[in-house]
Amino acid sequence: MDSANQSRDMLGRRGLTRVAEARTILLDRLDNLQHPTERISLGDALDRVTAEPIVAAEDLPPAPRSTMDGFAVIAADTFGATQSLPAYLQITGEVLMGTPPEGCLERGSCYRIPTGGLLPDNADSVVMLEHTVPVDETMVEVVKGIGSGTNVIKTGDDIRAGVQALSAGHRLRPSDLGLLAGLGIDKVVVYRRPRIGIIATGDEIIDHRQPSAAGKIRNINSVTLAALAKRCGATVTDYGIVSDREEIFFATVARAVEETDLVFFSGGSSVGVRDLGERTIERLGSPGILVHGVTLKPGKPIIIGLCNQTPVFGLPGHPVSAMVCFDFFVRPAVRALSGERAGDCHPVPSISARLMRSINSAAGRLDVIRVRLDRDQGQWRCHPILGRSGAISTMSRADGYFLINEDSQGLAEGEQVEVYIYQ
Ligand SMILES: Nc1nc2c(c(=O)[nH]1)N[C@H]1C(S)=C(S)[C@@H](COP(=O)(O)OP(=O)(O)OC[C@H]3O[C@@H](n4cnc5c(N)ncnc54)[C@H](O)[C@@H]3O)O[C@H]1N2
Ligand code: MOO
Repeated sequence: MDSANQSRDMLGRRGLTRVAEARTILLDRLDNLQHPTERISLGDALDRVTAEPIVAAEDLPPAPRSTMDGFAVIAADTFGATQSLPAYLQITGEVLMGTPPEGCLERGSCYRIPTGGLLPDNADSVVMLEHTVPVDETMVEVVKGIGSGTNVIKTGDDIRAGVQALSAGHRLRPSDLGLLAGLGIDKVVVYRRPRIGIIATGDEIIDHRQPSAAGKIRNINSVTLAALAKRCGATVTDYGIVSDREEIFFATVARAVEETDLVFFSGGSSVGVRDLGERTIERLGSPGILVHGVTLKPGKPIIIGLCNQTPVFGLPGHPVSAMVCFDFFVRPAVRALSGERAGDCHPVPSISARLMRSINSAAGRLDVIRVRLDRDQGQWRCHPILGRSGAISTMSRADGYFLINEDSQGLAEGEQVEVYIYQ
């Protein structure tokens, strides 16, 4: 099915789809999928995505507290106080941590209070210890006048009861877990982690624990791609290295589609075995192939398909190309399957850096240029790492990458580029 409206040439080959368009075609299809949810404890909730809004059931803090060590006072008793004309206050009580203060503050008196202590009734502010001089056990001089509310966090100042603390579709960060803990919430309803099935193909591929042998190369892709998938919160099932004999390959991809939420195989996406990858996706269910071939380098021969609600990707065999395709297409799809709101996706951190050598690019393709970063006189500099898309060490050496757009023919030494950082 030519659902991506990709035209074919006289030999039946499809044209390349621009990267942004390919991503839109994919993500539009994933927009309305239903995601299963589960209820889990805060301790397990880091990086999970909320499936419903969370509303504060109580004020935080639930009562006014001091933000300084000092004396709880009625601010009006300190008005106009200075070093030369201090206010004298009677110490009539002490606030102890963890217990509500006893009694209530009278005009002209104060309570000792620690940072975090609950304000006694009638007190409206706290004088820092540093702005007082002890007279004796029962009296203190206040040498600086303060306004009402000084050094106090009021009831609900942090968050008020009834206010939405977190929206649905939000990936929970450490700070969010802290907010929920502060509100006394332990159980959260989150989307289930997407399950990803990974398949490697190619007669030359052997397990990385095998000794080297003539004509064989070790399976790099399943390891790097599984790690990338785990980084975006998925659970991974490795279906191993599968023969590209059609019935064996088809049966394995079919099982992965049955058992997981997103499947990718690497290798076999280019001309050599292209038909096998294409045929497999088409046989597995509708709508089948969405895109085959994008204006991306490396990563051009990617196949993007959808088989009865399950995205299936044929990633290029070259390890760098497979990783780049993961960044551009698989990760956004995993995020969509995680239930994360599109606008809420964590942007890849990036920095501006000075390009240290000119790079040419063919118009019509989006080039992903790996770089090493260093600093010179407080400025970031980036050094392109040249190497083939089969060389995994180029990725391992890279701190990040920058892009040369489809409409550009290259960038000159000295230009500023935006470098996206590899984690
Ligand atoms: N005539 C053409 N040849 C190729 C084209 C083209 O347009 N015309 N495209 C090239 C590009 S670009 C890429 S990328 C590759 C994509 O190849 P495939 O996706 O079909 O993958 P293979 O041919 O099976 O493998 C390519 C390369 O990667 C190695 N490989 C495969 N799987 C793994 C793995 N799991 N771990 C490590 N390395 C792996 C494989 O041994 C090959 O060396 O095609 C170009 N050719
Ligand atoms: O696009 Mo291939 O993916 O350059 O190496």
